[in-house]
Amino acid sequence: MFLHGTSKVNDKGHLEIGGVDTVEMISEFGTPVYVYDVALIRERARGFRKTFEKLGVNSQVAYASKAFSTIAMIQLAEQEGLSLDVVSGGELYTALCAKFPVKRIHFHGNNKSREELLMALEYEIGCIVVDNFYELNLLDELCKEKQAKMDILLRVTPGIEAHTHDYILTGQEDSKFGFDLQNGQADTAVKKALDSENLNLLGIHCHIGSQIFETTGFILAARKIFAKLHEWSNTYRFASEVLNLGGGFGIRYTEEDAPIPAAQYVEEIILEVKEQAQAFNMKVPEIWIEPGRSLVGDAGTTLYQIGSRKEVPNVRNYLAVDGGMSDNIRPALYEAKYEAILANRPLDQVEETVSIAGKCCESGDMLIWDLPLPKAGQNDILAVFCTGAYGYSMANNYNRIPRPPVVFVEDGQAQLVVRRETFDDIVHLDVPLMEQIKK
Ligand SMILES: Cc1ncc(COP(=O)(O)O)c(C=O)c1O
Ligand SMILES: N[C@@H](CCCC[NH3+])C(=O)O
Repeated sequence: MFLHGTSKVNDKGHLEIGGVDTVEMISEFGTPVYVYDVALIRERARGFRKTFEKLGVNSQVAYASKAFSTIAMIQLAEQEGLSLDVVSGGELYTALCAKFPVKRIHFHGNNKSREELLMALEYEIGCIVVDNFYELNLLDELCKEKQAKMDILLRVTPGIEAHTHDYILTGQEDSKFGFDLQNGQADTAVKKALDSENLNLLGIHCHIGSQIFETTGFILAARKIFAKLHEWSNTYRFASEVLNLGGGFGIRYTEEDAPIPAAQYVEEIILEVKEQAQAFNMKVPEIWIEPGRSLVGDAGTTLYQIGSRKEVPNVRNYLAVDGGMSDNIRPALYEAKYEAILANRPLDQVEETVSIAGKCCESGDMLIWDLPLPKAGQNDILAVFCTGAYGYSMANNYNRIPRPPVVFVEDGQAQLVVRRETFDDIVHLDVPLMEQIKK
């Protein structure tokens, strides 16, 4: 069976996570519900940090909060000594509500608004990762207006096609993100940043994509960046204090996925950076990384109640659950694959192959195709594994379905960290028609 972290089958023959019986848990929290194995998140965070410590490199491991941004998760990131990557005013606001140390917040995004940049300046966050010339000019202007100085990184696109789904590729030349490293844009951006009295160019950032299984892309990116750093140290006397190589480390969603261990990604990246620095006779910069999925992905499990069943003779059997693309859009968006079991009787014999449908009014709302399961029905709970990254954070109210709650489990304790949305929550932003336009 495909179990992660503290997940196991307990004496009652139920799936247990973090010492909490998932079947008992749903009588308190209902379904669907996202359950997070806190010990596993801690283990992943410590794994990244320890690897840097072992190799004696100054570093920041910034949790990419887009993967799962809630106050409790950000507090957990803080407890584990992580830094934080945010990409919008909303994510920054969540971090501020969590009282995350502002100097360890890095602000990303390819179209930050004036208001978002002002917010970053007002709260004096650690740094802004500048993505384009529009932002470079705007930030310079705002800093001048506010008489503030801001540390920045410049995001570059190194022209690398990592092997992953097209929609989650970001390092290739034809990308909406970053300054192109090859065509002179990055050179101009470095010059402009260095010329600005309001900006302090700390270093360079690049992120080549997500759910990547090899280190080749990261290594190629580091090499291309070092060649440029060497050039810029000659032409502009610029020495990059920081090199941020982004996130994107792949995880094991199904038995077929074979990512390398997180520590190995980091070790290989560090060794390459050290080698490049030595080759160009440069100081080894601080190395920053931004894992999202690899910190929280396999720590998340979604529990659903099974409902209707439809049999299409000689074609397939559908089992529908009480959630779907509203709480996990990844299968519909990226054809993402997941594994699942029955939480209430995980050890029962497999009897059939079924396809798991969501409840949204959309044929594409399928969570898993062709899943081997015991014969299941209305009294069963389906546990879908590895939903911790980009599940809750990409959840939506399609068909006005309320978003599920989030529960953290650790050492036998379950804590609600996001409550279930209610129908009232769903309509509370609606404004009824004005009297005069009522017919
Ligand atoms: C700039 C940046 N950093 C970090 C991440 C986190 O990626 P992942 O969740 O794959 O680690 C992303 C998302 O792809 C990103 O765009
Ligand atoms: N949301 C994507 C990853 C994109 C990450 C953000 N750049 C996923 O679920 O895989």
